[in-house]
Amino acid sequence: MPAPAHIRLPANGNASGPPPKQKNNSRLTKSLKRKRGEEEIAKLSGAVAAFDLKAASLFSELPLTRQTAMALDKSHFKTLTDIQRKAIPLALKGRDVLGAAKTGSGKTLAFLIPVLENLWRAQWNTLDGVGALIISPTRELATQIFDVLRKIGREHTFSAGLVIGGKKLKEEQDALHRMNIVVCTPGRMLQHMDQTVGLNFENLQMLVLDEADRILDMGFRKTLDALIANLPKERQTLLFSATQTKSVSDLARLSLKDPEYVAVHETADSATPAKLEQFYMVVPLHEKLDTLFAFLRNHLTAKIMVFMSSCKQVRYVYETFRQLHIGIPLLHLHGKQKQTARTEITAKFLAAKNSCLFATDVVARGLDFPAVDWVIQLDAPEDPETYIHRVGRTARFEKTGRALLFLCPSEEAGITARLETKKVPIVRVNAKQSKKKEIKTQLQNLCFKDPELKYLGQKAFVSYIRSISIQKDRESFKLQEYPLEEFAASLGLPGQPRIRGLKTADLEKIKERKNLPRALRKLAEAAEESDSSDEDDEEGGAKKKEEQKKVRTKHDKMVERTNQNVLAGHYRNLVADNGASDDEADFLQVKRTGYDTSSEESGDEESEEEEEGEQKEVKKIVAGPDGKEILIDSKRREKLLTSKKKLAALKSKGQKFRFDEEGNPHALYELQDESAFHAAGAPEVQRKQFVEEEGKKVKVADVEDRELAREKKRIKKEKRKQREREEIEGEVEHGIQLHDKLELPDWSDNDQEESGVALEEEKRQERPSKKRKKEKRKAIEAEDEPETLEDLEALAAGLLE
Ligand SMILES: Nc1ncnc2c1ncn2[C@@H]1O[C@H](COP(=O)(O)OP(=O)(O)OP(=O)(O)O)[C@@H](O)[C@H]1O
Repeated sequence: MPAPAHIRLPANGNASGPPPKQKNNSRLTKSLKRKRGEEEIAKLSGAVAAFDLKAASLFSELPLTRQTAMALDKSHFKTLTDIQRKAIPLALKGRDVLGAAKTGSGKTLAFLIPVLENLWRAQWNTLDGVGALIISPTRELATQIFDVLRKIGREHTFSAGLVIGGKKLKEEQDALHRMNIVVCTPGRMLQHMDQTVGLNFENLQMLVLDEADRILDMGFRKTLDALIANLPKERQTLLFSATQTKSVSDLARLSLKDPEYVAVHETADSATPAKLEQFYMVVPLHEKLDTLFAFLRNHLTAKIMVFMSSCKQVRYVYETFRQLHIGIPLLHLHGKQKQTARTEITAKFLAAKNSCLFATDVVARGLDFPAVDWVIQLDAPEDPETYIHRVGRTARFEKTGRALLFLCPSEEAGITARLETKKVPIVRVNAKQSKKKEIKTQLQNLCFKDPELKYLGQKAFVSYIRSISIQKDRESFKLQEYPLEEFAASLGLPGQPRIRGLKTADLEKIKERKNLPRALRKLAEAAEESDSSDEDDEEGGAKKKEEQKKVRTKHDKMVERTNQNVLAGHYRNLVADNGASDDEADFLQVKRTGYDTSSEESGDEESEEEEEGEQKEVKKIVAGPDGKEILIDSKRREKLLTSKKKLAALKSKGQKFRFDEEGNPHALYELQDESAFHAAGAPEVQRKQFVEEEGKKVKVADVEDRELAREKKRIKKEKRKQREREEIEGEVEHGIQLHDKLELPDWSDNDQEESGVALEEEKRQERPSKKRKKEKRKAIEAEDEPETLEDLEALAAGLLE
């Protein structure tokens, strides 16, 4: 069950609800109560001040309020762990504490108990506002802390809230005004400080940073500094982590006052839990998935966490392995999922008995999943600290657990050496070859059937390469040592995706931007832009802007668009998640194959059409003219592919051959065998001979050609004459036919004659004008010569008509 974002912890030991209202609230009772309360506080404060720091080993021996003691008892917390024994008394006395202890050693209670106790002794109530701010690097961890707070604070009357984003800002804003204890992630809290009217922390008593080294690192630097600027300097600060920072500059940022460094396991043999068995395996990059698959197949009843370096890898492995039906329930978790999905998956894995969770480092720190048997690190961690936190998800609080790290051959020396210096006892093991199973072909089939999956695979490939390229540990992670072609093939991809922009990748900047809440991420980008132009003079600023504009090429646009549309439905949800921008697309992209690439290089007009087609989803894949796969994701492309003419333009031009007598093909210009050429005589002589022979051939051919031409001319003439003859005959026939066709009524002979003349006239009009003129002339000549004056007059009248 996800925790509500805002709770009011019930009062006075009444766990089932708020305390019953007193009907008879006389002044006397009130003052008596106040007096008793003051007495209780004074007594407890005295006990805390007098408390011997090394005295307690049980919670019951600590100077705690009745409420806290009762809740601890109900939660079956009896004995203090080392860190709790040392850190709680100091924190109760109001000291700043830097707490360092192994993973799963109970650090959460070490800061939550003092928070409740110190606020209670300060008689904190709703009107006092936020008294304690607890910051965690991830939403999941913040939620877990909040759950523990609900458990051990249930007898108190404080109002507590969870501020991690993933829900409407307004809801959180309303609740924030009533909160005494706030558990939050840095980005979201900063957003509230900027946007929630009337929110002030001037009364803040305690600031707690869980996973302090992570919150203080570069990724959160700007956000944390902005947060701290809003907090009063006079406060108590508690920092906890399994890998605590001792950096003076980091601590200076927090203005700690004489902090007490409590590092309970510093003198221990190992930095990791005693009951944790740790192994590593040297696996070539392109065999990692096969090995992981085989491992899971052999551990179907275990609870396993598999860490990878990017969201895209997590998604790709999850989506493909799911379809390979391994036989163990699979889950996946990464920072680009919606909050509801993240909460749901976390709850599922918490409750699962056997399951495999593919995850990024979003769950590497602090999360307390019960009974995890194995932690697998498919991708090597960026540093020993990350390794320690990842493996710390198993073997928690005196339980056993096992961890397996996959190392590429080029990573082995560097990483094992670094782990050794950090006191991590790790043993090399080898995978049983007999158990290995190659899944490349299956992945290829999946990618072939499903273009979205293939695209996801390409993105996973790019993300992995990017993660290697931005590693700080350049000795262990040498990009040139990885077999990229084979790796792409092992993911089932038809070829190695092209990658651009590796050199521009900046780890710190990426982390910093990633850690900002989505809304602020955009603001930060805009601010960065304006900052940089402020520094320049006007011309320089304009130039810079121009450059920034140029950086986003058509190709970039296309890939961005593809992110939204190529991954349809289910996959698009995974990618687009909450409108999150794809950070990686800023500096690394997959170069699509086939038609995509050519369209990217085409003119502006085409690009505009592409843009128009933005909302269209993937339709199908067809075989292109060269047998290449072509993805049809827009109407324009589909149209293009149905036009034979345009397709012909895409086709290769082909090759011309000459066929000999036997029907064997030869290239048009085939070179003669060199030795035979020399044997035939001097080249100049051969040339002359060749010219002579060819000249004779030309003459003969010329005579033949002329004869042919003459013959053609004759045939043509013959044909023309024949046509003319036929025409004349046809005209006569035509006239008869027309005449025959008429259905003549039984009129007088005269009439018949008239109609015959009329028809003749009609027929004439149909003839070509030249012919008609000729006939007219003939007709006039054929007329009888006028003999009389009447005849002459009649002729003239006829001519005038
Ligand atoms: N005194 C105690 N008695 C029994 N169980 C305890 C005690 N303190 C803590 N635990 C249990 O130990 C487990 C680990 O505690 P917690 O999550 O606080 O460890 P952590 O030191 O914060 O680990 P990480 O470094 O991974 O964040 C939890 O399940 C918690 O309930």
